[in-house]
Amino acid sequence: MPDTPAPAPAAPVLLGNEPGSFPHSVLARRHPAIIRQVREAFPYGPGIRGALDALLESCTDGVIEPLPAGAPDRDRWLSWGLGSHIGRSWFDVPWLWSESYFHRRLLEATGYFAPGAWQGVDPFRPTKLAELDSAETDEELTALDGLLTLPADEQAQALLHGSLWGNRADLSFRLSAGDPADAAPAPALVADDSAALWSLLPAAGTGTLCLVADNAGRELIPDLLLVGHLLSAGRVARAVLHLKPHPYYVSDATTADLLDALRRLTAAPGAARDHGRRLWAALEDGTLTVRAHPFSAGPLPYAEMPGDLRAEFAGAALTILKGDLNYRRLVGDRLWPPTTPFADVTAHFPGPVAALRTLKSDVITGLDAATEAALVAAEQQRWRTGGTHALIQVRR
Ligand SMILES: O=P(O)(O)OC[C@H]1O[C@](O)(CO)[C@@H](O)[C@@H]1O
Repeated sequence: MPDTPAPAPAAPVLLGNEPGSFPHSVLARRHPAIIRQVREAFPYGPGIRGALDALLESCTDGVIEPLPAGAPDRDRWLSWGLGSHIGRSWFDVPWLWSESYFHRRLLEATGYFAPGAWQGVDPFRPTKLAELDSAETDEELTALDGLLTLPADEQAQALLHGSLWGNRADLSFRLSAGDPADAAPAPALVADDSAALWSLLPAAGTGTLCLVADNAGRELIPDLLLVGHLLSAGRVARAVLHLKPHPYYVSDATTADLLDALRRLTAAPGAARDHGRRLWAALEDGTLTVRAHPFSAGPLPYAEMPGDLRAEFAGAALTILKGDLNYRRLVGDRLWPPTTPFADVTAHFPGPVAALRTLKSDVITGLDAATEAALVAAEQQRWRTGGTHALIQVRR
């Protein structure tokens, strides 16, 4: 008999086929709303409008269809399971897969991948730029001046929280979230391993930080500020920023969004401009590098990441995964009992890993029983999806 008990069986993978569930509402309501938003973003001609209408029909009442024969990433999607999903309802395959393929098909419909006038045009750029140019962004950048007088540790903690709460409201989330007045009055951390996080990033650190970014705009800016601070404070010697290779999940950050964010920072007054200039220089001298790995916009959990990405994360002193979707991919997009240890479900990850996430889907692990009970008592199950709670979880 073995000394250690067999691991608990994996929890069920989330599907979107249960009416009334959060995943079902995303497929049935949020995706059509995203198509409507894209239709209005640009004066697309009849061909693209027709393709968007066809996608709307397919994703609500139809089945998953193959990619066109000439699609540059057709083989990749086949290796990610497309072959076994063709002909099935979008609601009956893993929710993670279904959402990811929806965003791939949406770009296809706008002509993003095919040679032609619309190739490479991000349909979400107008909303991303509006957010970047907003008064809220001005306020957040101005607040940086006030950080300068704080002791280094407090600055670091403030920048960590800026990055964490920057994930609160991605642009797709806003399409279906209720009125902000309905939100819980006191956003709260449901798990806080920040001490463990800082212990992995000691002063005079010689290692590399990987930060796997999530949304552009008001999330990417605080992510950049955190990375820049960790570099200039000497907690890491190098940093690698993982972005998406193409627009994804409405507001996910691409290289173009990084450049917009850097321009915003360097054009700002005060401390923001200094941060921007240091980040610019770090990119130029190679202490900060950028990746846009295809797997970053893939439909699979991180347990199935390819070898090159695995090797990269294995070599990092710490990998920070930002946001709800990265969390779902990290722990497998399964309905785990909330007290399932975070270390168990992330044991597959090749190096130390931290999740910085506001809660926007049913998936959760690593809670203590008292915290779960308090959340349920106060909000039933709404705390899981409302975006008003957050977590910092770390596995060394
Ligand atoms: O930008 P984030 O934090 O990854 O959140 C995106 C979120 O959008 C949803 O997929 C729904 O569309 C969430 O469940 C999801 O994880």
